[in-house]
Parts: sequence; structure tokens; C-alpha cells
Amino acid sequence: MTTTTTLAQVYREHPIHLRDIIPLDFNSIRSVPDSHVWPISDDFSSDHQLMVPIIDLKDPNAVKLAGHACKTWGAFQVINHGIHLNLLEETKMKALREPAGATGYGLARISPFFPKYMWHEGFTIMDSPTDHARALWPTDNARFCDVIERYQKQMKVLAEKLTDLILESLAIFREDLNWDVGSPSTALQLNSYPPCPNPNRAMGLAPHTDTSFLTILYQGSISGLQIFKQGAGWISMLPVTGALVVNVGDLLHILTNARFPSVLHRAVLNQEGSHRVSVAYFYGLPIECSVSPLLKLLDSGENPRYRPVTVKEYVDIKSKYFEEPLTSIRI
Ligand SMILES: C=C1C[C@]23C[C@@]1(O)CC[C@H]2[C@@]12CCC[C@@](C)(C(=O)O1)[C@H]2[C@@H]3C(=O)O
Ligand SMILES: O=C(O)CCC(=O)C(=O)O
Ligand SMILES: [Fe+2]
Repeated sequence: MTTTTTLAQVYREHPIHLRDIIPLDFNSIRSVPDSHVWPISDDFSSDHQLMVPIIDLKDPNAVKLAGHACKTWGAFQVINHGIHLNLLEETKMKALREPAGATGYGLARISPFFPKYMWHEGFTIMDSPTDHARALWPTDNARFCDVIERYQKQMKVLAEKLTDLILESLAIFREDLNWDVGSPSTALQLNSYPPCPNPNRAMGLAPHTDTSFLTILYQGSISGLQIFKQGAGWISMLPVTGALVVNVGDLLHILTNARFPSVLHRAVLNQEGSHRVSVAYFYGLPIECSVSPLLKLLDSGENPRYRPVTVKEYVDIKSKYFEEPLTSIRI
């Protein structure tokens, strides 16, 4: 019998022991404890002159615009994506139910790589939500599971649509790829950023790139997401009603031989004291799939920058060496 490894199994090999306990009661805390005070390296402000592109999926030029946005920003916002705002709002409300410390809840996986804690709690769902939900709410989990499952299904459809759009912008066909080795590895992350007594000294989610092929993020109407643009610095991804944020992840970056930057991003805290929540859907390639720069995309004389790596191997590398995981697969 052949057994397929899942993303969840790969992460099980990289447990976050020590620091997996949420040390704060975010609801009652009145000042930021030293464990959560971040150095003031910048003031979390952003250059508001620059606006991350918004792409209308009904626009006949959507392919070209998406390709351009991926290349120049590594991110864009998408509207007319076909997902009803009701479902997005419903998922957001569910994210607010947070009995801290239960299965599925915890610190962001990147936490052990930073000396300070983040002002953040996350709930990660891989595959079916039912096990976690039953543990949390033994008699009252049907609505939670229903909304999460509908969200996962619709996100998968949208992620596939966006993948096709992006591949088309590169003049690549699915047949050029070796993705038939299993199903895409996906995960849903419910992020919670409670009101912070001193938002300028704490960090919501530290700067990182996503390990995914692409990430679709719902951020509601409260700002906090910032992306780093070479030459411009940190730029706020200002919320647009009904829009979803699309980020280029590490796997798409590798596939395009760095033509599309895997966008560095972070979440800063709300100055007005609102509780911000966001929902990230990570769309990855099958875990056994080998990813390498597509030769078809290379200009004459251009060499592949990265060696082939399976998704499993890359997740392993990133779990061990958060800093510069891409450098370790450079040719
Ligand atoms: C599939 C995944 C991507 C993620 C690790 C995870 O297993 C589920 C949580 C994801 C998340 C969300 C917050 C930021 C991030 C870097 C982290 O620490 O956990 C991402 C991970 C990632 O993209 O590597
Ligand atoms: O909450 C946000 O705006 C960012 C979340 C994020 O980057 C993530 O979940 O990977
Ligand atoms: Fe992210």
C-alpha cells in the first residue's frame, strides 16, 4: 500500500515545543510585558502614496495585470472573485471564538525564530476541521465545521482560478508542470490580533514570506497588513471592501526563477485599539511534487537560481532555517 505524506505530517516532524504555550491573557492585559516588547527599528508607518494593485477578475486584461502585479509587487488585491462577503464575514466571526491553548490554537510557526513574542494568536486548520472542532466544542461544532468547510472549498476553487491566471500570464500550461503527484497541500489560518495597550512597541506578525504557492488573505476592514517593496519600504495593504489579498509564496517564486518575488510581509497592530482578525488560505503544491525554475521561463543565458526541491523538503528546510531558506537551495 502506498501512503501519501500530508503537509500536516511534515509539520508534525517540526514541533514547536517550549514556546507553544500562549503566555498572556490578551483580554485583560493593561500594558505590554517585556516578553512582547519589540525594538523600535521603525515606527510601523508606511508610505501611503503607493497603492498595491487591485485586479478585477472580470477585467479582460486580468491575466496581464496579474502577471505584472506578481512581478512588480509579489502581491495584489482581487475583486469580483465570486466569494460572497457573507461567508468571509461568517468565517471571521468564527475566528473570534478562541479558547486559548486548545488544539489548533497557538503561536505562529515562525515564533521560535524571534526573540520576542508576537501580539497574536492563531488557529491552524489542515484538512478537515472536525477533530479540532469536536475537541473545542463537543456538542456544538456543526456550524463551525460547516462554515470552515464551505470556506475551504470556495478558496480552493479561487486558488485554482488564480493559479491558471498566473500561469497564463507566464504562457505556461499545466502540462508543463509535474503537479499530478497528489493533491495540493493547503491550510487555513485564523489570525487574531487583540487590542494592544502600546501598538507601537509590539508586533502583530513578524516579517515573513509564505511557504505556499500563493496565499489568499481576507483581512476585513481593519488595516494592519504591510508588504515590503524593494526601494520603497513597508507599504500598507489598505483594506478594500470585499477584496481579497493575493500573495506570491516561496514555491511560485522558485518556479519563476525569482521573476516573481515571494513577498515579505508583516502585520502591525491597530492604533485605534480594535481587535483585528484575518483568515489566510495557503495554497501549496502536492507534498511530493518537485519544484524548480521552469526552463521555459529562462531567458537565453539565464541560469536556474534554485536546485529542484520537493515541497516536503522545502517545508523541512524552512522549519529549520527560517532565515534565508531560499539561499540554502541556491545553485
Ligand atoms: C501551511 C502553513 C503555512 C504556515 C505554516 C502552516 O503550516 C500553517 C500556518 C502558516 C503560518 C501562518 C502565519 C505565518 C506563517 C509564516 C506561520 O508561522 O504560520 C505561516 C506558515 C508559512 O507560510 O510557512
Ligand atoms: O493578518 C494579516 O494581515 C497577515 C497574515 C499572514 O501573513 C499569514 O497568515 O501568513
Ligand atoms: Fe503571511
